[in-house]
Amino acid sequence: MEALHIAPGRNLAVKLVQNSGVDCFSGVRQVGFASLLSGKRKDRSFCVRARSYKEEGEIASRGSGNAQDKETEQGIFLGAERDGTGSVVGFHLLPHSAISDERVLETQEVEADKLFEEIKSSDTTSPTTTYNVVFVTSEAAPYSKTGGLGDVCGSLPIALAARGHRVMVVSPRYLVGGLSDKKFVNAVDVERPTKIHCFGGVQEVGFLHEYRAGVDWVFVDHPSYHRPGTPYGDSFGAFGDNQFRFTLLCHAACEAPLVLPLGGYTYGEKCLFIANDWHAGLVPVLLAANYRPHGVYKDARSIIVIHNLAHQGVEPAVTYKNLGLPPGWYKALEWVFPTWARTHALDPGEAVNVLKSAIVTADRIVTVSQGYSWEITTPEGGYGLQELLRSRKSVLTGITNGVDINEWNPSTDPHLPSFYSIDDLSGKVECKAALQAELGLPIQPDVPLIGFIGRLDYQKGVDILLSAAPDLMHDDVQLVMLGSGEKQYEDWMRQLESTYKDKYRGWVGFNVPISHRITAGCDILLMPSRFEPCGLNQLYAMRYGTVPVVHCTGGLRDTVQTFDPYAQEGTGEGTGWAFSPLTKDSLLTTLRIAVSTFREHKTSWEGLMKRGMEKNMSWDNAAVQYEQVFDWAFIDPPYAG
Ligand SMILES: Nc1ncnc2c1ncn2[C@@H]1O[C@H](COP(=O)(O)OP(=O)(O)O[C@H]2O[C@H](CO)[C@@H](O)[C@H](O)[C@H]2O)[C@@H](O)[C@H]1O
Repeated sequence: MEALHIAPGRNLAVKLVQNSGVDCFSGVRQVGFASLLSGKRKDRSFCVRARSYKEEGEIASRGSGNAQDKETEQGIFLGAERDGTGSVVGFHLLPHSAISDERVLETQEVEADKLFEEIKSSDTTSPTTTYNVVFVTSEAAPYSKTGGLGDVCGSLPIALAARGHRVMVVSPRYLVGGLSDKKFVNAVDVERPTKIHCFGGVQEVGFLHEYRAGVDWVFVDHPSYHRPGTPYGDSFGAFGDNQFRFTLLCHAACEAPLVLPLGGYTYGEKCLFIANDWHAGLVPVLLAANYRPHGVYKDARSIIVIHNLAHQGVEPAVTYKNLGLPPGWYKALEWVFPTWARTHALDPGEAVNVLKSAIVTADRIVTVSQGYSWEITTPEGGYGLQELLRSRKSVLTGITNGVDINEWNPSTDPHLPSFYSIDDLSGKVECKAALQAELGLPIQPDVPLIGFIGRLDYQKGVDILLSAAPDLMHDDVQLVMLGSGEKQYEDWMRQLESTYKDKYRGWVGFNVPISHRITAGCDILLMPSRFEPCGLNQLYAMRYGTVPVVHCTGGLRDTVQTFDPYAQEGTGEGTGWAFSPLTKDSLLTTLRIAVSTFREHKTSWEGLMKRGMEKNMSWDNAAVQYEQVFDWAFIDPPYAG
């Protein structure tokens, strides 16, 4: 039997496969289509484009810095990083997860309750029908978050619950052996251990439960969720047994409404599953293949929400027998790689594709913006699934994500040194000065401060930004980047910082407080994403009066309107700039237009800021649109195969 290529400490997958007597395959990592389409042909097994692999709060080690840390009023630890001669060469934030988890969690809990109460008491018409809704997700903030999926699955359920639906969120209980494990401290064991048949054996999972902000948060417990790293991997890369871990999650989520007496009652069979991204993609097919033929979940429906089509959960075809599905359902997952993407001449290119199975078997499909719902039906944005998606266009809807308006509120944000609002922007000036001071940049109110926050990968167009940076550094601007991801980009950021000490700061790591302070303290937020299903940072930026400059794609195109100074009888309209094509030159040209508007047209700039801040981005809007999709899902009979 061929050995699995996995890092030390990942014995579980090996054992499982060995025990099952199933053929092994070389590498069980998630296959990402982004890299295939980017023209970088790699060994499929190791062509990984999962989310950031960095630990929350990871800090770039940058030489022999001796950080002097101090706690600010907001409880944020920060210090200048100095070289051997004592010169400031960077800034250094202690891991947020190591020092302020409890405080942040408390704040988030209060905010979640506020969101629930606010939506409940808002005068938006209540839904005519309420549903039992079961979210299935690999991450849900504040319990787990590596990106926008966590934000959405931490907020949308609360908004739906506030509108009268009974809502459960099923996600793994990740224990990493650090302080962040405390996030699960209020979750109580429901004492309903459940056996799951998959990967050639029987696995027992437990369920923990916390009722918070009107939502039943259910955490699936299994040893494979207990290890250091992010939900998807660690410094060695993606975990080798991710397919196993998320197969377990899907099976457990299908059992949860039947077996968990939450608040005394189970959710029962008539419920609506909302499966998010490929990690939850087996849910619709499990309902159709394992339950409905036995008369269970006849009245249930499922929706697959696509947050990012580039990640599809593709594995060698041999994996099929591990998924706990009857043999007759292979076709739903069948996936054949195009000839050019095969590893050698005899490779038949046969694989299983979990997201594809969800697109085939779910009752409705939602993507996170209207623009993206069209893009995924084109060869450029469809990542090989465009024809299938076109064939299901009648059940495909785009709904733009909302913003948790309590967590992202510049007049109450506990991470900020000063508060501000649309009526009094003076606090924003203070936030900028404080950010410049924290970063060790010259405190210059008139110099535009440009920010970038996000995963350092192909999707986010970091390479374009980094290649434009040296040109940009000739201008009188400052640039700060916060992100983690591919090492080449992290190194590139460090290099830029050492070259342009007075103008550039690159923060390698995942840090929520600093992301809030960059959003508030910058004048411009740059998002040169190659594709962007929705994008949340541009929404946060507009709420904070920070003007977005974005590549005109997907959700960015839908949410950022390019400034037109002549509209509205000369008072202007628009909330930022959406540029195209995505090249270094067009990025620089647009950025320079934005910078000259900032410098020379103060009134226009204030108009841009205020129009962004006025936008209604609440989750309540999105929740109402989701309800419409729920109604539609229940009009048609469920998928039966
Ligand atoms: N280094 C860092 N430190 C702290 N915070 C960081 C960070 N890097 C990123 N974040 C945070 O993570 C979130 C990222 O959200 P995005 O929507 O921009 O992208 P993502 O690609 O993860 O999500 C996918 O799903 C979401 C949700 O549907 C879609 O909006 C999006 O287009 C799609 O790619 C934001 O809250 C951001 O502030």
